[in-house]
Amino acid sequence: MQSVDPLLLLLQNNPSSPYSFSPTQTPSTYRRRVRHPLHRQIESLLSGFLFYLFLFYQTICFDLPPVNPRLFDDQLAIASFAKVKFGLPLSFTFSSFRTVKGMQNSGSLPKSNSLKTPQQSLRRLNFCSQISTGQQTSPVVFPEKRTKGKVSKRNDVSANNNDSKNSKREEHKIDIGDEQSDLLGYEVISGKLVLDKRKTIKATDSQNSTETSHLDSIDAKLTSRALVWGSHVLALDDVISVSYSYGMRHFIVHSYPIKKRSYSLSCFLKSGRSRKDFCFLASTPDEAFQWVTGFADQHCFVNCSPHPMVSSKKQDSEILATDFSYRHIKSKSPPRMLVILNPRSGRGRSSKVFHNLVEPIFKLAGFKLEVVKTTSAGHARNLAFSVDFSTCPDGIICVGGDGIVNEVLNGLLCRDNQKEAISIPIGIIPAGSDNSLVWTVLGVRDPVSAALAIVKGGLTATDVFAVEWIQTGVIHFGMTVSYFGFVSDVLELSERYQKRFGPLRYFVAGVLKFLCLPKYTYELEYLPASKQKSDLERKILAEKDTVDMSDLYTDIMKRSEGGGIPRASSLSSIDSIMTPGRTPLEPTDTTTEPSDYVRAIDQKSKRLSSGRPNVTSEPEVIQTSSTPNWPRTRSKSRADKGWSGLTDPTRSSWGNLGGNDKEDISSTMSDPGPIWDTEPKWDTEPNANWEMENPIQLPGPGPVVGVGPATEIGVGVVLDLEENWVVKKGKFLGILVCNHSCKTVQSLSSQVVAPKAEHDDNTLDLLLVHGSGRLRLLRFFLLLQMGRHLSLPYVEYIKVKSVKLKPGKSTHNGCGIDGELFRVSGQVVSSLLPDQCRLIGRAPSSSVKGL
Ligand SMILES: Nc1ncnc2c1ncn2[C@@H]1O[C@H](COP(=O)(O)OP(=O)(O)OP(=O)(O)O)[C@@H](O)[C@H]1O
Repeated sequence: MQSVDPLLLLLQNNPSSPYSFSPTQTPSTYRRRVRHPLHRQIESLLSGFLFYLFLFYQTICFDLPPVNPRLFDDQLAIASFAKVKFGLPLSFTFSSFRTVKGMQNSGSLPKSNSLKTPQQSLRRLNFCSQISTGQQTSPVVFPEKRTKGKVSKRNDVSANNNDSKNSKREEHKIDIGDEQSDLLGYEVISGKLVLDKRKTIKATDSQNSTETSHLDSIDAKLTSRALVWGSHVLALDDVISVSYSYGMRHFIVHSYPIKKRSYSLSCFLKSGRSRKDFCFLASTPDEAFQWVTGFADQHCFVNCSPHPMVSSKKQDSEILATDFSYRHIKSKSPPRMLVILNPRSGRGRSSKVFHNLVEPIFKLAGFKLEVVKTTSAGHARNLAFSVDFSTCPDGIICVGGDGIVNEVLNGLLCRDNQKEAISIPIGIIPAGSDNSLVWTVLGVRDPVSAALAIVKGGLTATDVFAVEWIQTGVIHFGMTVSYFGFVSDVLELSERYQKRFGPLRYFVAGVLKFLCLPKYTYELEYLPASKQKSDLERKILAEKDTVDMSDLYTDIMKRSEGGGIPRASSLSSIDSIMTPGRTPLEPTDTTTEPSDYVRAIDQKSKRLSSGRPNVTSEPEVIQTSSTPNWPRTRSKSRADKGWSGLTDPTRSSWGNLGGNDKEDISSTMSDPGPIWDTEPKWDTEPNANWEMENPIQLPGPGPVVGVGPATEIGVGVVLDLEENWVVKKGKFLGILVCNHSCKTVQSLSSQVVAPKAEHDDNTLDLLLVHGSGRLRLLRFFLLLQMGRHLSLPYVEYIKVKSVKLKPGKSTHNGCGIDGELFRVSGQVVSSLLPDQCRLIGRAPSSSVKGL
């Protein structure tokens, strides 16, 4: 009697099992089918093994993280995304995968060359999925015949031309579309194209089909995010422009995709982009016209030219028969900009970088540029100060380091027509020693990517900080960081080694300064930013942004009128700032208190604080508009303890360089802080509606005087109960006031100076390195390399609204602002001006913010 396999019984009794058999089946059929499951198990084991092997291969080759194979659909989505985002190859050619009939074989897709315009079919890209299942929404593979022709070493589109030749194996490629992930946006146009790899294309080609008949047409589509042909995806973000001649079947897509790199290498190398031009041939001139129109609709610049035969006056009856003169492709108008190039930047390489790498991109994109090379320090600032905006209505591009950007910013912000000036966006091509601003804010650090970001457009609003010299009223603006102490000394010393060491000079100067490290003492006051308030302000600003940015700019700049700044100073022009002879931009009225611009207070507060005759000399209780709910009591402690109070204009707080510079101020001294240091407000005139328009409430007085970690190292800490100003005095190795997180271009990955800082968070980030001594300094810099410097007990990190600082008597008084060196005499105040500059390009998160 024949024994019965229990597995078989199980299979037989399961009606849905493919191994169940009906009584009508013969024993032989039955036996044949009985053997099947074993084979299948082996097969599935093998295919599983191969499948994991494939995943491993894919992880290595495609730079993708290992993916859970059970989530294979997600894997496809990730791979699609990787292709679009990073230009990774997407030719999955394994057969033990979902088999779906190919686009062409299915018959569901057009085999003709007819185009599908949005009017005909405006649908998502998962048409293959829909074809295969009728309702499929997940990514699907479809078979394509594999070419036997030679595969391009560069892995470019050449493989696609031979797609259908002599191939018998059925293999599968992924349809990059995925309705749910929506990686490629919506479809603009689809149809057949031929990728023409010939270097020269004759004018007659558009009519002569015999010359191109040997080339195979492939399915292609243009979506709102990419051009897709065969298995290749070219993100529109990488497309610079399209060249097209009316009446031709050809059009050329100029692009700068990211070069493929191995995952391990990409950590160390800058993202490399290189130019790739793809020449496509449509079936008819009409179709070519539609494709090009599709690109123009997606905001790609189209460089249109007349038909070559027409332009060369070689009349061709056939060409003339097709009249394209009535047609017009509406492409975006090319921007007009001023380029300010610092030929000394980046060890003199900036000119080369611009002319070899960047200018061709702008030319392709049709930009109209006027290029001016600076001849000396301060030239860029003067250009930005005096340029006629009608010659560069779309912005100013700075080619160089952070220093040149700083000059341009200062030139713009001190113009008479401030409203207009502040609306002029700044583009940055990083070609200097360090370009922290563009790297941190826009996430680009190589010139080509930066040029691409400018071509693609978009604006990123960025906070600006103003540093005011209280004694002279001089203001200097910055967007990155101001620093005092060791780092500013290194900046100063590095100038001596500029020619000899280039960008290495900072390291050399750093080592030398480290070996003969002085002690730095500072008197510091800062106004911590309240989180609650900051959020509220952000909301208000966001609302203002969406309403009308220019109103905000006008508003702020109006209030700053009358305040001027000195020549932006580089290392070689420090003296020009500090010389008593005023530059044309310096303010006429130099007082010992900050200007309204920096102090950001209304006139009423100013009068109250200035100690001028029309102000009550001893106002015991002052109700300020910013603290409406609790009385602002002025303490006498300042006068009592000999504090050089601001009620006397001749005696500024730390501003008097004479005998008022007290090194030994009691570490526990309580002081209410200068009365004019109210919450930043941008009115020059008393504004009754201000509170209603800007319902920002100051927090109430803090419960106790706080003594922070500074006590441990002998620094006096005083919490001002009224304004929440914190006063500190003592030794600091460094004081850094950061406007953004300050990534350094040289740093490998996550090294940032101020990890919590954002370029548009309406706060400054204050980093205090307390104490003195080489060991502390060394530990700080070592941990900075690893991004762990904030964990040090002598490092303090505070989000602030404003910082006042005065170097001690014997302390070196250097101050660096965005790489420019200044001298601090008396007290300086750093304050924040929200969203006062717009950078050309989109910050990685700007899409979220809707900028
Ligand atoms: N033609 C010039 N000659 C000398 N100095 C110049 C010239 N043009 C600009 N400068 C000054 O050079 C300084 C540095 O410029 P920038 O930051 O663009 O280049 P960089 O290579 O990053 O500089 P650094 O090496 O100082 O960081 C600026 O302060 C600017 O004032």
